Amino acid sequence: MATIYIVMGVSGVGKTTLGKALAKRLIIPFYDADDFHSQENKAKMAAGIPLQDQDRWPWLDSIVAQYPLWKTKGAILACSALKESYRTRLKVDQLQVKTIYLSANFSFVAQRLAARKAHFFNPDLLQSQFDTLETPKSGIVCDATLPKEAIVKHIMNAIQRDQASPLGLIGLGVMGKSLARNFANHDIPLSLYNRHVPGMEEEVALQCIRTYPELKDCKGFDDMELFVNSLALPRKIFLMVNAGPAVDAVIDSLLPYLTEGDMIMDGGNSHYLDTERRVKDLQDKGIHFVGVGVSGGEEGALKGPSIMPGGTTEAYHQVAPFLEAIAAKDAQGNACCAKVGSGGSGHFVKMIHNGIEYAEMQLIAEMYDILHFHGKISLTEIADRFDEWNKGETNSYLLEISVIILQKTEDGQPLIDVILDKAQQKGTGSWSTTAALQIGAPFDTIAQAVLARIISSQKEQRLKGQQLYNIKREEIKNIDTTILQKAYQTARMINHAIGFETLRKASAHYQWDLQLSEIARIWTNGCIIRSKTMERLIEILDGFDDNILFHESVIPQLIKGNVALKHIVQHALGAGAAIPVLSASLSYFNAMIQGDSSANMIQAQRDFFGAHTYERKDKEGVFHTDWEVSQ
Ligand SMILES: NC(=O)C1=CN([C@@H]2O[C@H](COP(=O)(O)OP(=O)(O)OC[C@H]3O[C@@H](n4cnc5c(N)ncnc54)[C@H](OP(=O)(O)O)[C@@H]3O)[C@@H](O)[C@H]2O)C=CC1
Ligand SMILES: O=C(CO)[C@H](O)[C@H](O)COP(=O)(O)O
Repeated sequence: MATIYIVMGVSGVGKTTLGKALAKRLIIPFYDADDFHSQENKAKMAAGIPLQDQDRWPWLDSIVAQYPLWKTKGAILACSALKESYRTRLKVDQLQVKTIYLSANFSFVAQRLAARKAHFFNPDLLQSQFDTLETPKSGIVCDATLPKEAIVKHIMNAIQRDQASPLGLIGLGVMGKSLARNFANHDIPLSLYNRHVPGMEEEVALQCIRTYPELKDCKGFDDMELFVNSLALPRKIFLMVNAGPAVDAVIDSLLPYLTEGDMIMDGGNSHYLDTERRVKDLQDKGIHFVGVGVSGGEEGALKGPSIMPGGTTEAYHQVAPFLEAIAAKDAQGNACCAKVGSGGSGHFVKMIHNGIEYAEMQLIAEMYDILHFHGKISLTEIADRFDEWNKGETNSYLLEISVIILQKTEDGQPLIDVILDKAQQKGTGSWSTTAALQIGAPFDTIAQAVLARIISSQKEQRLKGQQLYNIKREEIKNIDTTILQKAYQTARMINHAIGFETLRKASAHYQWDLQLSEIARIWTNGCIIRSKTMERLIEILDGFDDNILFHESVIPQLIKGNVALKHIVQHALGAGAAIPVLSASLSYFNAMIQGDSSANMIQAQRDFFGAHTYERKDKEGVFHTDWEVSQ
């Protein structure tokens, strides 16, 4: 949007000279307000009769009437505009009208006027101007006593600072739109860009600004070059586009317009290895690239997400004020946003967050399975039970939304009953499984949650299996929901242990120096896996460099909890329930608390068929046995 700049101040302060010089620099037209006076006003002034307010209002209105002609290019208007009320009269909602106040004291202006109008100068008239002057409280102010070029330079810098957006955001889908509103609600005016697809995606950014009143100070673009040029240097650009090729495509279209020191933040769920690659590629071009994990869904993005940036400390310091402003706040009021580590660690941490999320969701689904399909308990009763659980140590955002889901009806019928039982996924769950396995981190619960979604999606095969076997689910009578809740909480604790253990291993593997307690803290609000357990983990993980299962406060809980978990797993599996995450959590726990395992059998088999060798318990070294030769 073009701007009309009113160069204002007392007579003789230099409004016309500077206004013309500025207009030349900005390549916009110059207008002198005096040219818009009526004949009557001109006659009064010629006769030395001072103008009154009633003379001024029609004059100011006649200037505003010119704005439609000026709005495309913008304009410089030299106008004394001494009173706040005059300046208010010159402002309109639809246009940016800004003041540039030329400030100087009486003696400076008097001297200048005396020199300029050598033959006559009336100091009383100038004094009346100073008496009328109400110093503006906003806009650009500059010292009119400086040389002309210095004043123009000062004003040009101020205009540039004033106009440039501190932050740009690309991608106005579900998350981008909400994040933009969140930034704007925190007084961070943005430049917004969405791709232009003729006939399909046109003026998306402008439309978005028109839809949400809080975006009124934002600038919308379809044109990448204009978008980039609207940003303050060094530029900071937040991407909220789909992970994968879209991120590379957007980076490629940005690069021609970026300059050294600019920064791109990727807030989508990008793969951390893609992020590491982008960090390196862009580093060579002098551009900072920061992978920023964002969690909280649409509502979190709007009201305060949990934010997990990776990258250098220097880059983080540049963007921290923006990210911390919009992030959710923890119980102490601190932002749920912190630099989690270097390189691609932000997206790795977000990926593990999603892994934990997958297993947390699946555990609730398994509770629903046991209670509804085997316990024959009604949905409303399950909702009530979950609601009770949510008041205690099993409190979590996911449990809270599950209560609402179970209560939701459509045309009098529970909505959940008609939702097709094929779970979808966009990738972070399986990426996290692959990544965990690559660094040798046991990922039992999360891998099983991913597999459960895959099996669920094979609906046709499952129906075929049902028909071929015709084995009915067995009813479990009188389920003790206190034991069930204990089993659920135990499995949750084990799932969190698995997730954080993976982060611990990744931190060592990639040398990211992840602060696990701090990660737990930024996951206590704003994100999908926020819970009471997460709040407890801040303390558990503080200065504790080991598996959560081995923490002194967790051991007594799991000594009791594993009994409940065993009870539930035995009964539910025996009754024909598929409870992959409950059973995986128990298997992991069982395996982690036994010094002896059956892996000696695996080693022997490997050596038997492949001469892979083995180590021994009774002596040092590496051994191979010729297994079929009898001793
Ligand atoms: N939804 C959620 O709960 C969460 C999502 N995320 C992640 O955030 C990212 C965005 O998600 P979300 O907002 O839900 O997705 P949407 O599909 O709602 O929005 C995607 C945005 O990306 C743009 N886009 C897609 N492809 C391209 C391309 N090739 N070039 C330029 N722009 C492109 C789209 O533009 P157009 O409108 O023109 O198609 C749109 O603005 C994803 O990585 C997602 O995984 C992270 C946390 C939570
Ligand atoms: O990142 C998220 C929340 O933290 C998203 O909601 C996530 O994309 C959901 O993943 P999926 O579609 O695979 O279930």
